[in-house]
Amino acid sequence: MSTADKSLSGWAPAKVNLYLHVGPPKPNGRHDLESLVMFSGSGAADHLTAEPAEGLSLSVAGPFAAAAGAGDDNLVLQAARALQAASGTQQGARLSLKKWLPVAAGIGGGSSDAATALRLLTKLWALDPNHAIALAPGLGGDVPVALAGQPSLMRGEGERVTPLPALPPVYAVLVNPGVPCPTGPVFRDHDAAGGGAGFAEIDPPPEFSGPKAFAAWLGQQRNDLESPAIARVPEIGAVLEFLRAQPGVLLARMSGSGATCFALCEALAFAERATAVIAHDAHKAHWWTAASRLGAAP
Ligand SMILES: C[C@@](CO)(OP(=O)(O)O)[C@H](O)COP(=O)(O)OP(=O)(O)OC[C@H]1O[C@@H](n2ccc(N)nc2=O)[C@H](O)[C@@H]1O
Ligand SMILES: Nc1ncnc2c1ncn2[C@@H]1O[C@H](COP(=O)(O)OP(=O)(O)O)[C@@H](O)[C@H]1O
Repeated sequence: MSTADKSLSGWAPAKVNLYLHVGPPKPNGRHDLESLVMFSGSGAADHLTAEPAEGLSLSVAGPFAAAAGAGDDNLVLQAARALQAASGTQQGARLSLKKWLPVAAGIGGGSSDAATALRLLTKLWALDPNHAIALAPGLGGDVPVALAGQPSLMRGEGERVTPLPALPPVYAVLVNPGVPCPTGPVFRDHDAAGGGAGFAEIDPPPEFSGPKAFAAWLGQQRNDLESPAIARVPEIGAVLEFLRAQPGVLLARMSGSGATCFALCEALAFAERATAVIAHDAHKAHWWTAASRLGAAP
């Protein structure tokens, strides 16, 4: 079998925080969270290929390649090195990443890339999957849920993941206004605005009658980082206003620490319609957008 025959590839989808409740700052300055997380399909995803090689290397292409970079701090290489160290393997890999997702955008593209690297390399190097599970939290708060790849509740700083297998399928349009929104400062602004009251842990009902009931329940929850993010990046407010005015939208909210927002739609056609409206508006030429089902990772 040639080297090319042994190559493995997989999608690294966007993570969407359907709600995000934030606790008070802890002594380490970070925050416990509670979030319901779902994943996009392959229409809104990075793509990673791994083939056997001596040593580790990474090449990055695609519209957001420059923003992600291909250096040692790329989360794909960090994940690969961490897996080598944890397992003690001497094996290497040639990794190729196609970067379709905006960077530092509240949709965890880097974490998703890291999780996909862990999954592919565990298989390529024939390792015990427990190595990847054990090291995932150390790579970033969103890596454990991305490795699980299932709609899930995420708690703690992201290390506690509870899969939610019975959620109804939903469709969404994702929109990023092309303006950076820095995670640390948004958390600090949330604290400064009195966000330290915390939250009571909740569990979603065991079953929803359909997408409308699911969206109505989500509407009673919040993204606690949305207001401080809008105060920093007012264009997030413009994105939400646009999304709420589109037909077929059940709920519009920001994901993570921003700036990407999502709108849950009654059907994929409504999500695709919203992306077409953006594509035909010259004032929104800098907006990134994608329509996708939300559910398990592809
Ligand atoms: C907020 C979330 C929600 O899914 O998503 P994104 O906005 O990154 O997509 C994540 O928890 C992001 O987790 P993670 O990826 O580990 O965050 P980092 O980049 O390390 O965080 C940057 C900074 O944000 C603050 N931070 C982050 C996570 C957390 N639980 N508490 C915090 O206070 C800290 O000041 C930290 O130094
Ligand atoms: N493969 C990668 N893709 C995106 N960002 C990466 C990657 N590797 C490292 N990074 C760094 O990780 C940080 C968070 O990126 P990302 O996961 O896109 O953020 P977010 O969770 O806010 O969407 C960025 O500052 C970026 O420089």
